[in-house]
Amino acid sequence: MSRVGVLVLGPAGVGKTTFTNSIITYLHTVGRTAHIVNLDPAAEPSEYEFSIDIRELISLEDATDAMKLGPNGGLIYCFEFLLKNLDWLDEVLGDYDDEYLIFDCPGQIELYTHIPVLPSIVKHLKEAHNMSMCATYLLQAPYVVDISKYFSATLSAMSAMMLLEVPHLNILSKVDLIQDRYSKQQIKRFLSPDTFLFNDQNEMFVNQRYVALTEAIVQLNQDFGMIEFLPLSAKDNDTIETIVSYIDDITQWAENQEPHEPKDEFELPEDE
Ligand SMILES: Nc1nc2c(ncn2[C@@H]2O[C@H](COP(=O)(O)OP(=O)(O)OP(=O)(O)O)[C@@H](O)[C@H]2O)c(=O)[nH]1
Repeated sequence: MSRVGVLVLGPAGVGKTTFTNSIITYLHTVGRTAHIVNLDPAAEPSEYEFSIDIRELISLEDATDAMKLGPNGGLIYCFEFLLKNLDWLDEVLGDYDDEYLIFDCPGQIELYTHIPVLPSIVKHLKEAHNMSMCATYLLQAPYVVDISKYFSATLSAMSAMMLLEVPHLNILSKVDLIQDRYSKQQIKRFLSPDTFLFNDQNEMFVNQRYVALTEAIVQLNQDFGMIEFLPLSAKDNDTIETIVSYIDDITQWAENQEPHEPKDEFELPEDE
C-alpha cells in the first residue's frame, strides 16, 4: 500500500485552492484520479468536492463560538484539535489506499512556519500511513518581484521547508500577472534569483548597508541553492503539467504507474 500526499501551502490568497483545482482538472484529463483533502476549517465551497474535510471534525465557527476565540486563535485551536484526534484522520484516510491526495491548507503560514502542529500531522501521515509526501509552497509573482517582499516571502518558504522536513517545491504563482511588466528572460531569472537581478532595485534603498545585505542574502541563497521556483499560471496547462511531473518524480508516483520523466526546462506561459 502506498499513498501520495501533496501539501499545498503558502500565504493567504496566493492561489492554493485554484492550484489544487487545476491539478485535479489536469489529472482528470490524463486519466488519473486524485482527491482533495481540505485542511482549511474555514474553507468556502470549491469547484471540486472535498473527499476528506476537516470541517466534518471541526469548523472554524465551532472553535470561535465554543472557545470564544478570534479567527487566528480559532484556526490554531482547530489544528490542535485535529492533532488530538488523529484517529479521526486515520479512519477517513482508511478508504483511500493507493491514492493521490492533495491537502489544501489554510493561508495562515504560522501553522507551518512557527508552531509544530502541521509538522506533527505530516510526520504522522508519513509514519502511520506510509505516505510519500511533497510540499508545494506558493508565493505570488507580483509580490516576489519586489525585493523588500522577496526576502520575507523566501524566508517563510525556507522556514516551512525546515519545519516540515519533506521534499519541497517552491512555486511562483500568478506569473500571468507580471508578464506585461517583465520579459520571459527576466521572469526566468526570478525563478532562480541572482544578485544581478536585483541591482536595478537597489536604488530604492537609501541606506547602502541594505544594498550590501541584499547582495549577501541573495548570494547565500545562490550558494546553497535553497530557493528556486517553478512558474505557475493557473490557466496555463503547461505550467501545471510541469509541476505535476516534478511532484511525480519526488513522490515516485510514476514507479507504480506509467513511466513519466520530469521536464528538463521550465516552460513559461506564452505572453498575452
Ligand atoms: N491572475 C491569476 N489569478 C489567480 C491565479 N491563481 C489564483 N488566482 C486568483 O487569486 C485569488 C485567490 O485564489 P485562491 O485560490 O482562493 O487563493 P488561496 O491561496 O487558496 O486563498 P486562501 O485559501 O484564502 O489563503 C482568486 O481571485 C483567484 O482567481 C493565477 O494563476 N493567475
